[in-house]
Amino acid sequence: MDIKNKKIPEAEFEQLRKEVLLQWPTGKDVNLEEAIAYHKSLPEHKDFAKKLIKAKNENRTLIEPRAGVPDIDEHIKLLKYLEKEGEADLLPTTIDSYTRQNRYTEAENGINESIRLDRAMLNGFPAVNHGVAGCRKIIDSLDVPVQVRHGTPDARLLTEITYAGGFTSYEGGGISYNLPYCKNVPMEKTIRDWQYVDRLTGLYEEMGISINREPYGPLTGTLVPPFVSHAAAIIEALLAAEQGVKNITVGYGQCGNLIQDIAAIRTLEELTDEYLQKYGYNDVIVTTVLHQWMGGFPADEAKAFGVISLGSTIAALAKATKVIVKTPHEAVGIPTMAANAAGLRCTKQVVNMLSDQQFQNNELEVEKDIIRKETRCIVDKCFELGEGDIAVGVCRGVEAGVLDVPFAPCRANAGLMLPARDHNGAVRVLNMGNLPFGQELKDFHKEKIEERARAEKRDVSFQMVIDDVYAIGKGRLVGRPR
Ligand SMILES: CC[C@H]1O[C@@H](n2cnc3c(N)ncnc32)[C@H](O)[C@@H]1O
Repeated sequence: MDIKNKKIPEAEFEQLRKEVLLQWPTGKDVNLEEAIAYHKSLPEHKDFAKKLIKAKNENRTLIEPRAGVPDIDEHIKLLKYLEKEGEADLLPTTIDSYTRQNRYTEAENGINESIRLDRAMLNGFPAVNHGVAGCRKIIDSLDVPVQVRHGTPDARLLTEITYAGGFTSYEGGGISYNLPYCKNVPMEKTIRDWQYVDRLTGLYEEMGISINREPYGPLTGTLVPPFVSHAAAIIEALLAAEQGVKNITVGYGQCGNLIQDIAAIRTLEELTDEYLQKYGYNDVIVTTVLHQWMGGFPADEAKAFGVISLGSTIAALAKATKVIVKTPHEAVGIPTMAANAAGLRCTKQVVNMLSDQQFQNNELEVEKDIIRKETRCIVDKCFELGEGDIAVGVCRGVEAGVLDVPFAPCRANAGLMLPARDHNGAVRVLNMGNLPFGQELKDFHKEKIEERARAEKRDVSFQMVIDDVYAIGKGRLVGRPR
């Protein structure tokens, strides 16, 4: 499949839309002009993009949970509770796994089973099956903006229905919902399918409705160095901007070292702006989101609140526009309503206590400079491989191991680069794989890892990576030898 980083022509897009809306019966209820009118009827306080811009201007960090249950009324009850008892500034609708795989028949069965057994038999909200009317019931029942959160490689129909249904923010992208979520789907396919999502977003924008787009920041959520997730986020932002998207939230998954995480969020917004301006997209508003720890969680709830509090601290001190909140049930599975609200209140308390404080020091500036150099090296190499076309370039970059996501299940991912923590817990590169780093960056990472090895009186080895993967679940950050 030939891809290029070019806005999809109108006639071609209209033809594609006809095919997409036939993928499930609920697609027939989507009418673009009617949907635009519905959005225009919504009050401003339900506009996700506007609420993010206000928070950015006021230097505030908004809090948002993950949440989704199969029954519409139960989902509304859950989201109302999280808004009221959890003090959520923004609300999600987390989509179920069948819908993410376009398996709408199984999702339908899951809805029926949930009704028959009076309990959730899906792990999220099956928005395609509930259709436009079902989505609007949610939007009409709540008083804060709602975002679609999922992990869908081919999200075209889901986008059509949830946009028409009144959602004003949408997570995902052709890289971030492929490498961590797929085994065998070619990058070209997901890049193309997400150009559709972004073209539809651009169409709403051109008709006066600004819908926020959020590439999925954490990727595999396991020891992903900032330069890897930054490169993916920046490239997805560029691809979205080409299709007409004007409001983008770029994200990053907390890694655990305070300095590195704050440096990551600060440089993420700056570098995304830099590349958007560099390639001529001068009217895109960029905000940031920190995802609280995405790795293994302690089962003990008090310790889990410790991890949530650290993530809240990093989001607040980094002045992230938004933080995605974890719960004390993370180690066991989908949280109860009460646990989800408790994670939110814990986060709100920390964010409020730090909102008037600034964090600045020389170590932070050094770390920011390292991340800038690393990220530019990856993104620029992808442009070079694509001979100026970043859609082509990112596919070739993944294939060449230039953009290499640690522990990604996708066959296309090289999986040669190996991360490990340094003596202070910052994520560094133990094995460079095919990263196109210069000698200075290679030496920096080598020295940081060797410093840890000396402190732990052991050789640099793959065992460090294994120890780090299991550390947090054992209450540590750095996987020290026994
Ligand atoms: C990206 C993975 C994260 O999404 C969370 N998650 C997935 N589905 C749901 C769900 N339906 N409700 C609440 N949290 C959820 C999960 O607990 C994990 O923290």
